[in-house]
Amino acid sequence: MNQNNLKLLQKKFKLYGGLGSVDFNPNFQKSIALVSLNNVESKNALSPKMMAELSEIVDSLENTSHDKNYPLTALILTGNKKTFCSGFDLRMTSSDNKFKGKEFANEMTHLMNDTLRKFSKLSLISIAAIDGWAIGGGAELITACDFRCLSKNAKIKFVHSEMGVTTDYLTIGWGGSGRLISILNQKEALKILVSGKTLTANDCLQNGLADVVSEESSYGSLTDTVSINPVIKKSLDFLNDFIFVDKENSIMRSSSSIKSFKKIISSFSEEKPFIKFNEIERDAFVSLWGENDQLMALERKIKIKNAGENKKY
Ligand SMILES: C[C@@H](C(=O)O)C(=O)SCCNC(=O)CCNC(=O)[C@H](O)C(C)(C)COP(=O)(O)OP(=O)(O)OC[C@H]1O[C@@H](n2cnc3c(N)ncnc32)[C@H](O)[C@@H]1OP(=O)(O)O
Repeated sequence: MNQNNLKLLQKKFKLYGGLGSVDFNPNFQKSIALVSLNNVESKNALSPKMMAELSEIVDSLENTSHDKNYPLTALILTGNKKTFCSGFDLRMTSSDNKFKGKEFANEMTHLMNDTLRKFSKLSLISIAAIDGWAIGGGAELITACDFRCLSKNAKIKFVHSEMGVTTDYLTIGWGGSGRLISILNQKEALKILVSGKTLTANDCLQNGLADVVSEESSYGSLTDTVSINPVIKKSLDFLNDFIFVDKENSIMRSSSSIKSFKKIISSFSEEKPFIKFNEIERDAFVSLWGENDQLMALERKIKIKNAGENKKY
């Protein structure tokens, strides 16, 4: 997507609004930034406003992170309050019908594909610190990171093919299937995507989706000190093994060498076929979004979740 179209889309998504925020702390630890998703009432679902914010953060890192003098070498992506992310903020679909329409689906899949493709190619080592749920788009987000640290209570679910009954709901919209194949393999990705199975930390350690597991889960919010937030602490330990030559004496590896390796390795994924693949994925997503099957599944989900109470999404 060219820069003008991207800026227009970011502006539009800010106007679409919604709750929550994506917060960027470049001074989280020496050389390590923290990006946190904050929309606690909806398990850190991404509202359009949050998608625009994430896109802007990634955009600015894309412009700066490759510079050898830029002080950051790594980044932790996490969710606030004991959960990672529950994908698109479904409350938007009950506030305005346009969010059930194909035009919005098309915009969202373009914006999120662009954001997460750039994110995965940043000249920074990235790790997702995952406590609680990473579901739907939230599961897709974790595939954009180089590594994943899960708490023992983490649950990963590519919910896309399953909405309680047999009807199709939607397909992957944030570029997650291609990245899942790159992390695992075609056979494993197919099983995970079609079954929509909830993966535990143990499942993910076995299949390779998790790189490290924290035996404890987070106790509180990100305002807690790192020492009492075990998933972030474990992610930091994992990163520090890469970044430091000598941790005890705080001697870091050369940041230009880290950046250069990241650049070489992320350019190995053949860019053109991947872009073509993204195109196929986006078309499939838009063709299913807003169709009867999806709308029925959404209704069903709301009914099941509400059990006769007020609408949840
Ligand atoms: C774009 C597309 C894509 O993947 O490409 C998508 O992402 S589509 C979105 C795909 N995501 C989903 O289908 C996830 C839907 N959510 C769930 O299945 C569940 O909420 C779990 C995430 C498994 C958590 O279950 P648990 O029983 O622990 O909590 P809960 O269901 O009471 O959820 C706590 C509160 O968060 C809200 N909540 C949860 N997920 C939400 C979402 N995606 N959008 C808006 N609100 C959401 C619930 O309605 C509830 O609100 P109240 O406290 O007011 O009752």
